[in-house]
Amino acid sequence: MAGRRVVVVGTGLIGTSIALAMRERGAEVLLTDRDAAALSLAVELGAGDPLPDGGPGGPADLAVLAVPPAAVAVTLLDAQKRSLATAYTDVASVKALPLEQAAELGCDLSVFVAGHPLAGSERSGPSAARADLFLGRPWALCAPPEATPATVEIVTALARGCGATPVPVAAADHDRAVALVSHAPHVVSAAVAARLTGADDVALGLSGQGVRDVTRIAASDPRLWIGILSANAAPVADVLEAVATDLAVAASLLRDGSEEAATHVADLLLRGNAGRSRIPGKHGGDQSAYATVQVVIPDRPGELAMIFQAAGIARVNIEDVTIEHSPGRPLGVLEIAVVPEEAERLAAELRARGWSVPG
Ligand SMILES: NC(=O)C1=CN([C@@H]2O[C@H](COP(=O)(O)OP(=O)(O)OC[C@H]3O[C@@H](n4cnc5c(N)ncnc54)[C@H](O)[C@@H]3O)[C@@H](O)[C@H]2O)C=CC1
Ligand SMILES: O=C(O)C(=O)Cc1ccc(O)cc1
Repeated sequence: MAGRRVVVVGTGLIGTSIALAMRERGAEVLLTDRDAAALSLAVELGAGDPLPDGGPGGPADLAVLAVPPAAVAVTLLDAQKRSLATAYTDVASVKALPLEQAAELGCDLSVFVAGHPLAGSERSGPSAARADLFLGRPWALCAPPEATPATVEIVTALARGCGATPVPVAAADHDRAVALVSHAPHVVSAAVAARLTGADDVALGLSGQGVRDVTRIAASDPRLWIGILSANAAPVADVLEAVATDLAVAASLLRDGSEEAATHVADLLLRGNAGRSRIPGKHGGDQSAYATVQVVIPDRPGELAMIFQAAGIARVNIEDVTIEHSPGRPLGVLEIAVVPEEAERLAAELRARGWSVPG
């Protein structure tokens, strides 16, 4: 995207992250947001310059509409009336309804390819933006039948320029897929977190990593999420009903208390293991294809850097890392995912340098 001019409408988390990534790739970026504070923070963060009131002074190469799903169609119509760009895309988490609304409003869909980067955060606004947010992540692209090849090309270049992998998909298929992997999990996370509103200090004090993992996305902006869920209501409801059935059966089996009932609960846990192992890891690969090397690490400055350096010396490529903290103790467990052939070499190198590598 070097040398291209890009307008970003909506300088929140996603718009500002895209703008930062485009700036790094040498694009000229013009920003606009109806919230003056969000716009000025994005400008201050180096995401681009404010779009002049009179427009970009000739259509830009691409306008990215990074606004909530319900605002996509009207924002597209307005942008096209102002001739902001020669091609347009959005980033909304739902695809079919905004496309339908844009067609009803009479938008020119030959220059629009709908998009959705599958990366984000529970935080909103430009302050949470990062240029590397989309690295290695999928970016769904839903081209309406009338979209021109040039429009598909520039929107694909945007996704690639942000370091993401473009995934062409039909809007309805996209919406069913994200109901399963994003939208329903969001509601389940909120339902678990909602139980904590009545929790006493003893329960809260015993919170571990599990409840933090399950409820992380429950910290998201409810205004954004009610818009996402309502725009994808039927597919999300289908998944939630299936989850609710599993939960109701598990509750009744636990009340039953018999050994046989416990084996049925175990079936759900095993299905959970099987489902979780199907989530692709880094670069879309099979997560279970990696071996994990566990290292006990003292909580002190420079420790991680030294471990990573030791892996480099052993010529081991780190595929992924997670850190489990021991609450109240100055220790943690670093889990390093590597290809299985390299696990023993890494473990030996770390042990030789004095780290505790169990197993
Ligand atoms: N939050 C996330 O993790 C992800 C969000 N998305 C999608 O990205 C879009 C933006 O979400 P975020 O950046 O998270 O939200 P955000 O709340 O951080 O930013 C949205 C921005 O759009 C502005 N805005 C709203 N209506 C506008 C309008 N009509 N004209 C100009 N600006 C307008 C708001 O003032 C705000 O600054 C949504 O469609 C969302 O579904 C996609 C992937 C991940
Ligand atoms: O925070 C996370 O892990 C997310 O999954 C963020 C997210 C939110 C909305 C999307 O449409 C896509 C990604």
